[in-house]
Amino acid sequence: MANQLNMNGLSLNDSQHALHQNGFERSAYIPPHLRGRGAGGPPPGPEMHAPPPAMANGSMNGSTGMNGSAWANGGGPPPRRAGGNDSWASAPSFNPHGARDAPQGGSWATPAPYQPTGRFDPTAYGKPGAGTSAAARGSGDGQWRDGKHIPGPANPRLERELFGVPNDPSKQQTGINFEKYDDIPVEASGQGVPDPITRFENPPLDDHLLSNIELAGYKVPTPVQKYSVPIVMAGRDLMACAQTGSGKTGGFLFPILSQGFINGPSAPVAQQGGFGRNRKAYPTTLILAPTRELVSQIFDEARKFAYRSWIRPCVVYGGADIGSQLRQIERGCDLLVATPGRLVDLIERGRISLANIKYLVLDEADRMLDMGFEPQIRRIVEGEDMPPTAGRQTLMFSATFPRDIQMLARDFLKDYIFLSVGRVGSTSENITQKVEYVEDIDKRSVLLDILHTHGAGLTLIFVETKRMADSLSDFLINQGFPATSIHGDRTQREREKALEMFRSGRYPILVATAVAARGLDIPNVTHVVNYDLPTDIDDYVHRIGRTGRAGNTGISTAFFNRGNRGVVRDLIDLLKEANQEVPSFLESISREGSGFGGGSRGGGRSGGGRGRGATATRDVRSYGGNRAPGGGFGGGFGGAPSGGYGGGYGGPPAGGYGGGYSQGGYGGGYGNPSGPGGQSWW
Ligand SMILES: Nc1ncnc2c1ncn2[C@@H]1O[C@H](COP(=O)(O)OP(=O)(O)OP(=O)(O)O)[C@@H](O)[C@H]1O
Repeated sequence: MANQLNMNGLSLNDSQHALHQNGFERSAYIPPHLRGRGAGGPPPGPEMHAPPPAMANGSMNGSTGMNGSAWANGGGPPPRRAGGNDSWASAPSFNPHGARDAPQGGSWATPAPYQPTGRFDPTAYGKPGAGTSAAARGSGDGQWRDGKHIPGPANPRLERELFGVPNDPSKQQTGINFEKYDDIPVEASGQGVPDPITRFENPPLDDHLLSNIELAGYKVPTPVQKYSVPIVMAGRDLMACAQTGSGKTGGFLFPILSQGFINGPSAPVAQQGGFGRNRKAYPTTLILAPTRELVSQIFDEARKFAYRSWIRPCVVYGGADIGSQLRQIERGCDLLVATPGRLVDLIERGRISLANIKYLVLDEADRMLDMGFEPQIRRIVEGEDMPPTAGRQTLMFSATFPRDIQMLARDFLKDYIFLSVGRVGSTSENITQKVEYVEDIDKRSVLLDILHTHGAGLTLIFVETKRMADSLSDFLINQGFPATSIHGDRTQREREKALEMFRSGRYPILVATAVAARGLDIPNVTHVVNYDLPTDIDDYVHRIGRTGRAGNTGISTAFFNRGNRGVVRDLIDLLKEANQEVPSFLESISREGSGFGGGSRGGGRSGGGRGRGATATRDVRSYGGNRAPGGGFGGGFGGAPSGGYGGGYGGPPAGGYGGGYSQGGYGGGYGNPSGPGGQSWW
């Protein structure tokens, strides 16, 4: 489809939709309401050779067709590992939940090398039944037996717990603007981008997954899902950026689970040790996310879509009893959702091996870097026994992708497709954004006014520090408001309790630090208040994204004063882009001078080079700027170490980023400089 549109010479923005920049093809989706407004530019270039998905018996790529199967290698034999004894074909009975009866030696499924023909064969996802033939126990009581997926029996109690009842207020219902997601321009760059799907259907998706999607009440895929499903099922790596609340979790879970249901468990790799009970787990999928709350949420989603299947999801995170997590893993662990710190701990204890990983997902990867997790992530991905990039599929998802994360992608991903739904880092138009000028001293009373007038629904209030979270929630409670708080100094139990109380509406006001900014999907959050604005616009994007999810509408109010000058330009840009009102005081403050003082914490992030200027608005590979060491992406986005805004944003789109990006890190005074083990301010 994208191709056909291009052939009509339509373009929203020539620079964004130019094909073959630096050898990259771009597939540009143009929303229906914008079609026909030809920009008059030249036709954007050669066709992309992507046949429609309904290709019968098509071979994607002849003998080297893309075999997207990673759960099992449905195609030819995988490469032998050095010193390995067993080949794929000779793998004896396989238990996907661990090492118990595993063979010595062995091999892992490696997708056939990608050939950039651009052809997409929906029949090449893998051969149903190609997985190993042994029976396998599964979480949802399903089994993989004799090359077939045998779903377990329905469990009405579990079904209610996972999927809720019709119109269940504890589950996110789609809102009136759900269809409007289709109006958001989509851009997919990289080589051989497969055509998007338009419906949840078989092919390409597996019937069992479809039945779980139906139970979840999803009718049509969101744009990120439309694209990510065929991309991932074709065996490709992916960096996907889509607005908050637009279904990124399904974007990675659907294709991964579907492949698993179609292909069954993959062969195990060599197991260490030999005698006695091997209690090490060998998950096939690893999903890393920054916070405990987020991994729990992803785990719940995985349980939903893996319901009754052979795939058993598990979750591990710090701050919770490790014993129960270990017992959970021992019962079988095919899909593991983890925070990086706890995962390293379990690897060190010898309880998890990554040797069998076929899918690696980094959700909110930019936040994980902010939190100082890069050493742990690099260790997990590069320093343990995880297959190299060629032996696994790697997916990164976020609503924002600062440039340093795209740099990390160079190390972790291979020949990946960069997908952006809307501009990278943009906000959903489902959120009505208000900015009010409020001096610090007046914030409490303005907040009370807002809370008195705010109607039904949950209100999430963001502050910058843990101390402020406590003092503001105490203040609200003293004023008679049912408030609670969540921040990094509260115990895991307290955090979970606070979220539960908020979610259930018993305490409809939650005062939070940035710990709650990312990913949390809580139905009926109708208002987000940025009592303290963050110093980085990406954080603002994620915070307000706790409302206006799944096509619902929401309101965001930000308290702004001169202490927030550091984000004024980014904020104005963001508001304009999302068709929001820009108050005149913002414009005048932005004109007051360009040497912004940064934010409230010693210059905040602007000093470290991760302000808006560091947010790549699209695939950095397609910029003209070179990526050679010492060259790179500067153009002035870094800013002076003292916290100034630097010389402005990036370089001209066509000209690349010029020189000047220092490798001087991304944090500045932001985040958790001492690493995840140290003290964080949130
Ligand atoms: N195809 C769909 N149809 C209906 N609802 C959907 C669909 N896909 C996802 N949702 C719902 O939309 C909500 C938001 O999805 P999700 O949490 O995956 O968003 P996200 O893009 O990851 O957001 P964030 O950037 O904040 O992490 C969830 O409640 C999810 O159940």
